[in-house]
Amino acid sequence: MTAQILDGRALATTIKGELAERVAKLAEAGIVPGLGTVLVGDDPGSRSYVAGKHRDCAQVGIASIQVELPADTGADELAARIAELNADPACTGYIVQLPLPPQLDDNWALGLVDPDKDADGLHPANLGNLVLGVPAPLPCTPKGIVELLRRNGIEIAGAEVCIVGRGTTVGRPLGLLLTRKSENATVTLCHTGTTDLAAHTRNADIVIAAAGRPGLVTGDMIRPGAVCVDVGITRTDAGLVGDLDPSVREVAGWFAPVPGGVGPMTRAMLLSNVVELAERRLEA
Ligand SMILES: Nc1nc(=O)c2c([nH]1)NC[C@@H]1CN(c3ccc(C(=O)N[C@@H](CCC(=O)O)C(=O)O)cc3)C=[N+]21
Repeated sequence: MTAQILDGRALATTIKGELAERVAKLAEAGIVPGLGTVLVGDDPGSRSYVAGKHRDCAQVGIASIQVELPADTGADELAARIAELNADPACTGYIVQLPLPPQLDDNWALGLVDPDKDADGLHPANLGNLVLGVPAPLPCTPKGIVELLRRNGIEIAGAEVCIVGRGTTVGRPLGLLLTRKSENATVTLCHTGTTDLAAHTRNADIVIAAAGRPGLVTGDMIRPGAVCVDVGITRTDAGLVGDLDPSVREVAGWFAPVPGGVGPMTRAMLLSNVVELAERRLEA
């Protein structure tokens, strides 16, 4: 068997078309959504992600506000720039690109973002809202994964889902999302301390690998026909490598690849969060 592809690029294009219509409606009411990005330092990977986000914005009709700071930026300077975005009426939502350089603490910076402008859904209050079941911006990658499964007709309710990875941006919030009543999956959250990873992945209808370890999950660890979603992205000389070994494709029923799977969906969900935050102004 060769897996059917979960095409995140194609779906992201469809979703961007839907968002462009919602942005046009907002424009009729005099509201132009604006996405801000804060990039500290000049990591080439981060720089290219941020550039991609602004290209997406242009396609959908969202305004861009780009803040770029040198790698040696101190805490006071970063806090001041974040306060400016919190106060800027043109900025509907924004993100602080992670990871920050070592002198700046990621969690400290996330806590400074106005929770009502939190396009990443990573402010502690919004992660708390996710635990409580209170509507709030959702973390982009978990939201994108659920959307990728849903819109390809994959049954989530009742599924046994094995998540590999407990990070704050993907694994942990994804577990919270999938176990809500509205998703109703049963989740096993595995990590580097899991004793017998293969026993858990083999038992799953859906395996989602987000550990950032190239080739961690191999075909012999997958139940034939299972849905396999790759989230890990590691840059090598040979290009981008995911957490799912190529042998998984021979066993899986569905396969979300790196690149072209979850990455483009993450970007689309960032836009979706910004549009949702702008629509709140319409209702207010
Ligand atoms: N505050 C914050 N929010 C984030 O959402 C965030 C972040 N920091 N820091 C870094 C990670 C990583 N991330 C990606 C988004 C899209 C692709 C993506 O579109 N990838 C393409 C390939 C792009 C390429 O070739 O590099 C794909 O998978 O097809 C990848 C990675 C968002 N992140």
